[in-house]
Amino acid sequence: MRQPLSKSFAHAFDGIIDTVRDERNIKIHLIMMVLVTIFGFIFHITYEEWLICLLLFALVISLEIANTAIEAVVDLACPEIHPLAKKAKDCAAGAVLVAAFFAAVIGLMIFVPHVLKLF
Ligand SMILES: Nc1ncnc2c1ncn2[C@@H]1O[C@H](COP(=O)(O)OP(=O)(O)OP(=O)(O)O)[C@@H](O)[C@H]1O
Repeated sequence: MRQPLSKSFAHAFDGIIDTVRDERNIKIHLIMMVLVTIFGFIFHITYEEWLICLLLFALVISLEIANTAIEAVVDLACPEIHPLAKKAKDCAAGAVLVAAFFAAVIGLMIFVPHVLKLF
């Protein structure tokens, strides 16, 4: 039987809250998100720049939550040391790293010109 929509949202929020509570990396991403938002207001970035920032927030945060899900499934399916468990966790972590790296590069490409305008 299909569960009510409100329950689906409640489970999804549980996943977000668990990740924020248990994972150090997502706290770093959230701090970066708050800083980018503050600097976005300070430097009056454009509508298109806000869209890019929001897209990158969503990308990095969702990948971090998916990474947490993969870690949990791997720990459940394979509590012992196994090369495939390592591969799954390393690839999931690598996906977050790639997104975070390019988010940082794009963030610099957006904000550096605004900072340079001050001089
Ligand atoms: N069952 C396993 N078999 C082999 N290697 C593993 C296993 N579990 C973890 N590892 C290795 O240890 C690393 C860290 O795993 P861990 O479960 O501690 O993730 P984590 O420190 O929470 O990762 P993240 O920092 O991305 O949240 C993995 O990336 C992997 O290389």
